[in-house]
Amino acid sequence: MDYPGNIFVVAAPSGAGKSSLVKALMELDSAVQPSVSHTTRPPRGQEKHGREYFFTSDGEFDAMVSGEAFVEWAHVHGCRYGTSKKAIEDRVAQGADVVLEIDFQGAIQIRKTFANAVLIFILPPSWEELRSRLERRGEDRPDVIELRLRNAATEMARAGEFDFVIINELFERALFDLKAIVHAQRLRYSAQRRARADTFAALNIP
Ligand SMILES: Nc1ncnc2c1ncn2[C@@H]1O[C@H](COP(=O)(O)OP(=O)(O)OP(=O)(O)O)[C@@H](O)[C@H]1O
Ligand SMILES: Nc1nc2c(ncn2[C@@H]2O[C@H](COP(=O)(O)O)[C@@H](O)[C@H]2O)c(=O)[nH]1
Repeated sequence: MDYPGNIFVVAAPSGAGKSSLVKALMELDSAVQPSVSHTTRPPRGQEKHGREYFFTSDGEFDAMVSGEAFVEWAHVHGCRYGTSKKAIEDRVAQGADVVLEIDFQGAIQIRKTFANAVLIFILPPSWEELRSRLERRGEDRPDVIELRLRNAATEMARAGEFDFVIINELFERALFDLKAIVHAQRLRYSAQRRARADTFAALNIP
């Protein structure tokens, strides 16, 4: 599917820092809007329904799956997460840039529907640092942290399928890289549109 807005997909193992980076990007760049996912995971910390996620029951999630309300969904760390069509299609059709913070399974599904989506993978600088970020964040039980670290190896093995990989060691450096990717995609996209318009004009195609 081809839309005037850009779709950026940011994936990473839990704790690598993708939410922090995406939040910082959106504070600097109001043209990038978030896609708010649905999840069956219970809220943690200060999370609010409709802001970080739409927190749904298993039954509600099932109904959305059978009603084909999702553009992608997946089982992640023992819960279900999904991007609704509503969360992205209207916005990108109106020309907005939308950022999806989803896992690698969702990223691959998004690429199949939106061939122009830009897939970005965030890596931590080391295993020790990944563990210590999850522990310092202090929002998950120890068994949940262990599960997320076990899943991280499978997730990181898929990094090569993404368009860009950013190592989030120094936060400001990683944010600079993320901004550069967004900026480059906008330039690339507007250059493609200009070239298409010039070709149409040269061929007298209305
Ligand atoms: N470059 C960095 N250096 C040190 N700490 C960082 C860095 N980036 C993020 N953090 C911290 O690491 C923790 C995990 O970050 P964050 O919550 O953004 O990860 P995440 O990838 O979104 O995880 P999840 O998928 O579980 O939501 C947070 O406490 C955050 O402040
Ligand atoms: N495939 C999808 N994955 C998603 C979606 N929303 C979030 N996620 C991923 O789940 C894990 C865990 O998130 P957390 O908030 O519980 O820490 C993380 O990798 C997210 O990127 C989604 O809509 N689809």
